[in-house]
Amino acid sequence: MAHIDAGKTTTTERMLYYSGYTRALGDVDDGDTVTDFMAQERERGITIQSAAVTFDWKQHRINLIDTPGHVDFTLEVERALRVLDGAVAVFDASAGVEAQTLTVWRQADKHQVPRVCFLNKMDKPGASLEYSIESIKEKLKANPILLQIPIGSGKNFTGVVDLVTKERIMWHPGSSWHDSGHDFNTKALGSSDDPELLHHASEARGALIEQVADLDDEFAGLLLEEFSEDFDAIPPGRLQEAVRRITLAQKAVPILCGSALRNKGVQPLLDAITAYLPAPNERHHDLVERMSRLLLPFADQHVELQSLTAGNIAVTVGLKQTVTGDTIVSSKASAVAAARRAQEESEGKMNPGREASELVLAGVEVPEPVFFCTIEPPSMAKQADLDHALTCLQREDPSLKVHIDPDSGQTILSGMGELHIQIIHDRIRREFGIETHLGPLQVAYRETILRSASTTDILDRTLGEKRHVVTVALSVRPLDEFSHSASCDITYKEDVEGQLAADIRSAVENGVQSAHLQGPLLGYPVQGVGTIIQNVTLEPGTSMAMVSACVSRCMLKALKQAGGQLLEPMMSLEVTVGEEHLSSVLADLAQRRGAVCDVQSRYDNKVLLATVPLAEMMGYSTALRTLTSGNATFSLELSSYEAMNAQDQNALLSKMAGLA
Ligand SMILES: Nc1nc2c(ncn2[C@@H]2O[C@H](COP(=O)(O)OP(=O)(O)OP(=O)(O)O)[C@@H](O)[C@H]2O)c(=O)[nH]1
Repeated sequence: MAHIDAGKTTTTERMLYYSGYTRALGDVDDGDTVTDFMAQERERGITIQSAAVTFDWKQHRINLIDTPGHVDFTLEVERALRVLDGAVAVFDASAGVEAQTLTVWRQADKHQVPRVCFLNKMDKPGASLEYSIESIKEKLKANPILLQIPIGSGKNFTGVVDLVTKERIMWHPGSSWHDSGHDFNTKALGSSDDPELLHHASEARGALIEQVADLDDEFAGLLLEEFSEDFDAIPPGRLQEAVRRITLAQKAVPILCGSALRNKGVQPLLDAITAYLPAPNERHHDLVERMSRLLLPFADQHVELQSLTAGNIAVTVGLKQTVTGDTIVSSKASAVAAARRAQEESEGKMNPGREASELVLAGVEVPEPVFFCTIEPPSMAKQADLDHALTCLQREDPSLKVHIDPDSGQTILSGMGELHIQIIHDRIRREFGIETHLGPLQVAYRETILRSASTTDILDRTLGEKRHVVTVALSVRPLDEFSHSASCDITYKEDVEGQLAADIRSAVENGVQSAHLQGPLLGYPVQGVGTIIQNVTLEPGTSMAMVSACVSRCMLKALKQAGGQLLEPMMSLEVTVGEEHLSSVLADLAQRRGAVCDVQSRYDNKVLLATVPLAEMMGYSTALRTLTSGNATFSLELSSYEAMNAQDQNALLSKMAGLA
């Protein structure tokens, strides 16, 4: 996996050749590689479809999928990563991490695929190991562990030093560029080698050993016990085992380098694949749920069952992927059949556009969480335990949402209300044994606009050797009603839609959507805004990511011009209270900016219906208990988002800015 043109196909071609699968080296530029077999691939010199090949390397069978690097074929990469056990990320060592590398890296993160990195094109004059490693750290937020250093640079790149084995691996120095690279020399580093290289290698090896010890307790123990006198004496096999553990646990990624085109470095890469990436039985794809037991519940007592027939309620144990709201079926085919049946049955009755499969497997409707707060573990060491606890709780309770604040890095809990969040807090303590600290409860505001505004933006950026130029003109207008959903309303001016290719339209819509996530006032989601795309032009070669970025920036400008308006969640409140306490409850509500809609009688009690801003309802259960000596109950649910008046909005803005 890699950005376009990093050299995946060229590297694959070398692997097939060195493993004996092919007799001749194919060349992307000549259009005769094994894996780019489509006519368009051969003509354009790019990979479009993932191609699978199988070959053997030193008693290992390797099944390889060569994936496309162009952003348009991202789905192909996703498809491949879903089933792969490990990945080789190929980089152009003169460019480091490129835009699409980020995307595929995230995809591999999502599917938890262990990786090794291959810094290719070390023969290019601008190739830089240091630069590439820095960009892997910074842009991918990965933890690179350098296993090789290059010997020579640019045209004089002739081989690598293997830092694990302390060996020098050279591909026929002096022989022609066109040597197939089949044969190479491996020799232990020794005093006859260039002193500068020796020095550099020993420093890099020291750093490697330290890094591995930091990440792997077993290795650290070994160093401190058996090799405390001389870390460097650690046997390569032990170092390799530790690197393998770290790679499989995805704590770090081994880095190797070479030049596929110049036939250097590919055999050690194959060795690294067999040494560090997992065997299929070491990966858990978890595509099939397995139920270990079936139980008949009677409150908290259970009787074990062998099978279950329609109409019964049972409890099952051992599901790994399932969350509350999922429907479990015996196979994909039966899910599809059920969806079809449901569609036939409800033909004409269901909402147009709504997928039938959604109906069958609809799950539970999750209300929007309106409260959020930060949650912190007692110490950083407990963060992983807390993450685990929150994952478990979320599976059970879809109305609990957890995300990481991208600015502060803090974990944020969102829930239905104060009690909900308190119960979660309490369960984390009782069931998971973690004492957490909750930040103050905050209200999930929204943003919208007051006026229409039009704006244009131009993005002109050169990345590597490519220039990306996009011009966008758009306008925003307030929608009549602040629609409840946060989904965006996007239209195109007359014939603009027809002129734009589908991929550009989808990039434009992505840009609009991403601008909706964080409004210009306080960074809350934007709603009730209609966007009209007036014009989009781009120069050939401009990536879709740049189109999205430009649209999103232009949107932000337009939203600012259009005058921001904060929306606050208004809640429907229902209080049931004895008549004698009604007046004090009403008086209290008036102080909370509440508006009473109705007061009804129910037996001896009064039922008070009101709308009230959520922001005023913090601690209401305690207040109500005090007011009524415990003789009242209430329920609170989201009714709508309403515009705040100028005074309240200004007060909130200055409070958020830390002025109040
Ligand atoms: N200088 C140099 N060029 C290389 C090297 N490896 C590949 N190339 C060249 O880089 C270009 C792209 O190589 P590919 O192997 O098609 O790259 P890719 O990653 O498979 O490309 P896509 O699949 O289309 O994303 C070709 O012109 C190769 O000849 C290398 O090690 N050094």
